[in-house]
Amino acid sequence: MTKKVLVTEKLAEAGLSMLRDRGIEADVRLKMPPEELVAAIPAYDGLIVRSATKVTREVIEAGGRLRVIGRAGVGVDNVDVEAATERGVIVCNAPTSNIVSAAEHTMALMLACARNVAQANAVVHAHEWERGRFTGVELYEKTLAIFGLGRVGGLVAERARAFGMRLVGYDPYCSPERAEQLGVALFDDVDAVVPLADFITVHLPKTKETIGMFGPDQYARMKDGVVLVNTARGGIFEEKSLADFLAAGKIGAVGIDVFEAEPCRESPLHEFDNAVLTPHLGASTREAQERAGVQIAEYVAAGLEGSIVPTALNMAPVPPEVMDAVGPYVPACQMMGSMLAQIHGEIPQFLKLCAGGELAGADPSILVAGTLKGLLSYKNTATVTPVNANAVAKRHGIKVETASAPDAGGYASRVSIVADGTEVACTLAGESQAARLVSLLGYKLDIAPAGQSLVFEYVDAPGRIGVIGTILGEEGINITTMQISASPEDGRALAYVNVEGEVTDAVLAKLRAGLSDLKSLWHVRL
Ligand SMILES: NC(=O)C1=CN([C@@H]2O[C@H](COP(=O)(O)OP(=O)(O)OC[C@H]3O[C@@H](n4cnc5c(N)ncnc54)[C@H](O)[C@@H]3O)[C@@H](O)[C@H]2O)C=CC1
Ligand SMILES: O=C(O)C(=O)COP(=O)(O)O
Repeated sequence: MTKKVLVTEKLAEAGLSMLRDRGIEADVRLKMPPEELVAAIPAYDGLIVRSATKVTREVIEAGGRLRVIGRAGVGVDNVDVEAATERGVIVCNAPTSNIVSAAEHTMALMLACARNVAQANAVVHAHEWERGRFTGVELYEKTLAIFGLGRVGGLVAERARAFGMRLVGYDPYCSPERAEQLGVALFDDVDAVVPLADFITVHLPKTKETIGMFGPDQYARMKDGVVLVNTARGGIFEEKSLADFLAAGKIGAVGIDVFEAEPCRESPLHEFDNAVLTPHLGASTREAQERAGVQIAEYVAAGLEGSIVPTALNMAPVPPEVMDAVGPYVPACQMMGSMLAQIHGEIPQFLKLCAGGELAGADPSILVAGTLKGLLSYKNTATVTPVNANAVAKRHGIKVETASAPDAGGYASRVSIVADGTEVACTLAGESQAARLVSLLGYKLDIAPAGQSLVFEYVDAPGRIGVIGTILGEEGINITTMQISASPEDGRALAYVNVEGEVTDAVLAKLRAGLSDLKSLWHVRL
């Protein structure tokens, strides 16, 4: 089935073309009210947003087919990542796409505040000429405090250094080496940095810790006439008290790109000439949007195709060397999981996966996820992706154990899985790396399972296969390939029969009645 992606905000044409070139349908529906999004999402496998779309739990839970949410930019505070993780939905972003633009916009706001650009512009547009009122200050040799020394904060530091500013900063997760490289004197206390700065800029994510990080206490400690800039997220500077301190003249000017509530049509900041306000334009450049669109299209397509999503935020990306080693086995593990669900019949309490031969020692996490997906999806018990595999296993009470073995039973590599004592193993063969079943319930085999198979376990004796062939022939069911494996110790045999045609309950009953000493018969659909 063609995969479908819903795009709810303006995305670069190059990103949309990339999705379509990969056979993915991309529907652009802008400015959807929340209830329309909830109603539309069940038809989509992917969702691409920017900052204006609220991807709530309700949206995610309504998205039964949803596998990937792509954020064409950095901040994912508008996405309920926890709800997505619980549902096995990958959340990814384009974390480097717009950072230069955000840093440049920061500098633009800082300079606009320092030199009264916005106010002077308004006066000249009003056909007036005033100069004295607009005498500003230089950035040169002023102290800039940077809160958040990540990607954008780092780029701002580089640019501010070029203006000859002194840099101080606060970021408990920034190493002293990085701070030194950026030329930033690092402090471990917000309140220690605040009084030092002529300019303060924040480049923090919106989290419980950062919202309201600056309020009346911090404003009161600042230098008189300080300039504050926020291109990160609204609310990091508490807006109402910020207006009070602007009104009192304690704060000299503010450059604000992001607001507590967006779109922002009412803010206490509106009344101040020395508040330079832009409508969340930090990422709004042609270059950033081109990058964000192309990158997120690439990552969302990768997620829908089952490949690595390097910027996934709720699952560890699989390193290329691990993917090269174990990735080709993922479909085989999914197939074995499904087979186990059908043969074992119940959700197992204990699952053991052993990676053998060339796979020994490689991280088997994605193989476990593939197995659980096959196992649990067969009965529609759960949607499993690598994002939520562990959580789902836990929820179903499945204890998972993994092991490695240098021996792969004569094959270059092999994965064997045991679910509550029911065993299956596969290897991959040929250039196409197609799965071959090499062991089932302890019987040695070497067969490529087809879409539909019949698996017989019986007491070995002449004529059994003849009976199977006759009954299937009478019922118009074609045997495409088959293999028999005998177990000399207990005199039993297993026949794995790939078939074409309609295997009804009546056919199964006829086979059961016709085969004396039949132990088990399973109809496996993959
Ligand atoms: N206005 C706009 O259009 C744009 C806004 N942004 C926003 O800018 C912000 C920063 O983006 P990036 O630099 O790319 O993120 P980043 O993740 O590279 O950097 C964030 C930094 O904040 C630090 N941090 C996290 N919690 C902290 C805390 N409680 N106290 C102090 N430091 C803390 C982290 O250690 C990290 O170094 C984000 O909120 C992002 O959404 C980014 C791009 C465009
Ligand atoms: O990337 C970010 O974090 C931004 O804030 C940019 O937002 P936008 O994509 O312009 O809605």
